[in-house]
Amino acid sequence: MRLLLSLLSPYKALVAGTLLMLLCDTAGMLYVPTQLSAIINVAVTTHDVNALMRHGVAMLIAALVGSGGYISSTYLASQLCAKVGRDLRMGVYESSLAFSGSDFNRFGTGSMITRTLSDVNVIQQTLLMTILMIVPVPLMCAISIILGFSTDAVMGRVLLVVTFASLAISVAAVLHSAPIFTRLQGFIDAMNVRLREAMTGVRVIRAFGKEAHERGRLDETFTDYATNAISVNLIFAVTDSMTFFLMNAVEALIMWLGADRVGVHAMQIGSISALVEYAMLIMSFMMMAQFALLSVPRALACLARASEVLGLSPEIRDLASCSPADDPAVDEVARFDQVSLRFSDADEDTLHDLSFSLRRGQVTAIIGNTGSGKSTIAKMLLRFNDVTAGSLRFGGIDVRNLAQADLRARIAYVPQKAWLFSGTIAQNLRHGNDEASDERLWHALEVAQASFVRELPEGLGTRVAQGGTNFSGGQRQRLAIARALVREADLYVFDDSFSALDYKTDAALRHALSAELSGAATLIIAQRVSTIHDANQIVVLKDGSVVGRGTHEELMDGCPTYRAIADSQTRGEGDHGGR
Ligand SMILES: Nc1ncnc2c1ncn2[C@@H]1O[C@H](COP(=O)(O)OP(=O)(O)OP(=O)(O)O)[C@@H](O)[C@H]1O
Repeated sequence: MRLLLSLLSPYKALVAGTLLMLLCDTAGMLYVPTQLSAIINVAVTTHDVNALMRHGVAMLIAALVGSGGYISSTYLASQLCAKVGRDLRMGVYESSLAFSGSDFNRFGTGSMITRTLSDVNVIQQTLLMTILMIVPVPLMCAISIILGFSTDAVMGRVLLVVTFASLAISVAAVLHSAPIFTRLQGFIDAMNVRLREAMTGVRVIRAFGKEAHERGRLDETFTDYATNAISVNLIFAVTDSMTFFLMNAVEALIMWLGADRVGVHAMQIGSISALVEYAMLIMSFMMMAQFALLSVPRALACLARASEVLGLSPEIRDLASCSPADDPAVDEVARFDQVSLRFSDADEDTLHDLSFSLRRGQVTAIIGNTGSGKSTIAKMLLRFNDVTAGSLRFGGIDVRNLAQADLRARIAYVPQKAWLFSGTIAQNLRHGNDEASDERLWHALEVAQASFVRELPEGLGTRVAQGGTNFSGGQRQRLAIARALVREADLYVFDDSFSALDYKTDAALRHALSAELSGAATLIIAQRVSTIHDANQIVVLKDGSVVGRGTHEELMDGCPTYRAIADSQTRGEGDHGGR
């Protein structure tokens, strides 16, 4: 509720306007039957045309005020809820941007999508229904009962009983269906996860002939959702029938009792129509409120889920806002000093006691067995994960004292999985630098050996599908490299970025890079010895520890792990006919 109040607080004027219009709507709606009963009473008793006209005009004004109030309150409430929904959606999305990998894993991608889209929609819709269907109910019931008592005490008591009976039906329905609604939101999460998995892994599913198995898994999830949704609908159907039965029974009761009360001159005949109308309004409003109330527990569950995301303190935070030293004369761009790292969800360290520097004008390479922690080193440089022990300095300052945005602005990163965004090639390349001219983009493409773009009919304007799936693995890698080169950085990190390239392109690319990046530090993470052969410094990792450091020749002499990797690759190439 605190979250909801904080979301509403910027829109106090809109809230006040909506409530005022709701008041006009309710007052207008109740004044119409009051005037109608007066018209009938006047017509039956006095035939006073002036009085009839007066009541007719009053009825018209009440109808106009009520309709105006209804239209305005609906419009203002829709605006209010759309704004609250937008703010919440942005809040959840922006919080997720600050998450580390482990933070994100806590919720999972499927759940994060549900929380950002479906959950917020449920909150937005329920807020709208609450304002329009629940807020006016107490006022509507109170005024109807007062009007009932002012007409006749017996009829006033009838309206009181009608109110409590409708309330009892609503409370019973809400209590029965609320837990099911909360469960339904969890099922949406599960459907989202399974569907995403099935769609992204569709080729694997087909290749292994697992369509039936996958269909079975999806069917199970959909059936769970459907079974629960049917239970809720059953409760709705029963409550609706009970309320409709009550409406008809109450109408008959008021007619019957009313005739009696008119007979004993306790009230006038026209008042019967007003009382029937009050009772119908009470019950139809209760029915609408009950419909809206059913969504409240689900919306509260969604609010709690949004609060979890908003309230999570990210593992990686900006504690201080020093800027990295901006001195190109300083040789050492980054320095690992006895660095160890343990992921928050792991039982032991992934990296142990690493010490080495990345220097301007030098190429440092990291090689090692799979899972040895090579990519984790790159992620630490970008502060996707922070050190657990030791220190990692960038521009002479511990990265934990640097603002993440400042640090990342100084690094150009090519991730292991060359992810491209939907849009055009130019838009993708400008992720590296918004201001880059077309000449700079072409130059970066040339260095990245991505001259195939020149042969595309639309050149830089060529469309890129989501994830870059309309390009081959090697083309994607070269576009991702060009994107990094568009940025002017102190450190260029290539995480296994040459693996999809043939040996000739790999060699040409490294040659072009050495001229292009001579003023910056370069870190190349690779599996192939041929890719890092010429590096100024090669760091050999084994199970998270540095087991060798030096040039290719030095390591071939003094590092058995490196020699074993090199030998296995030379043998492998020999077996396959050499390079
Ligand atoms: N978020 C995480 N939580 C827990 N463990 C993780 C996480 N990310 C990576 N790891 C583990 O850390 C280890 C090192 O992973 P990393 O991706 O750095 O290896 P790598 O040397 O780059 O491997 P590859 O050559 O296969 O890409 C692996 O055992 C991996 O399972």
